[in-house]
Amino acid sequence: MIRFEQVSKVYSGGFQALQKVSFNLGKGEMAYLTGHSGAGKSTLLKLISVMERPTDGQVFFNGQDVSRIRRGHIPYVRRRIGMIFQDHHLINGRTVFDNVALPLVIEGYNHNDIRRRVSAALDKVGLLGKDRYFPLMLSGGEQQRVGIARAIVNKPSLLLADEPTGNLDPALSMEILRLFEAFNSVGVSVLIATHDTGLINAQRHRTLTLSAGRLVAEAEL
Ligand SMILES: Nc1ncnc2c1ncn2[C@@H]1O[C@H](COP(=O)(O)OP(=O)(O)OP(=O)(O)O)[C@@H](O)[C@H]1O
Repeated sequence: MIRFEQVSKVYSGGFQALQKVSFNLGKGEMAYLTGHSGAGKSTLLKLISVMERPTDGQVFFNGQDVSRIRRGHIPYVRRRIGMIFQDHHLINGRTVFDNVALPLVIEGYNHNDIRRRVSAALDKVGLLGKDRYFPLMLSGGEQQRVGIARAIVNKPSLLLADEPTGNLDPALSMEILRLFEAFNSVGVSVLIATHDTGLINAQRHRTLTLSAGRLVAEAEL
């Protein structure tokens, strides 16, 4: 599903964020990506979603080298990836329904399909009755679940999460992890960048560790 071949990233200011990183994440696999602050976790995720391009090496997504694709093809790659962020990037002036519907509206789905898919997504994250709420009326854990519903609403084959539990207490973090595991159990590949050692130690998953831009260790915990 994802294959990195000797990937390096140097930002325009000259900072080397990744150095010769190689790994595979198979279809239907779930893994953590960990490492100190500044180790390159977000950069690695951004190379998969083509928000950044590598300076050297190749990034394959479903067999396609996405590191060199034309700008016009980027939306086709992103459509197959659900992205989840620490601060969830919700639009506070729009309802939960509208936030989750956004990727479908952008893709031009009709009204009935949008209603059906948004309801299914909210059901999966346990927020079915809250579609008319606004994000700020919800708890932090609920807001993160809205972010997850939006990420899965168009049935991506890959979920990328960047510190998805960064603002949550341990119990809520476990709930979020369980959601990722539920999506993974139906075949979705999942890569979660996290500092949260509590989370990593609580559930056994493959762990990729970055240190100063290098992949240093891989452990089956
Ligand atoms: N757009 C950019 N331009 C220049 N340098 C950048 C840019 N984005 C990130 N960096 C630098 O690259 C390094 C790696 O950043 P990255 O965000 O990938 O790390 P991280 O492991 O996700 O860190 P954190 O856990 O703190 O989010 C950092 O030193 C950062 O300052």
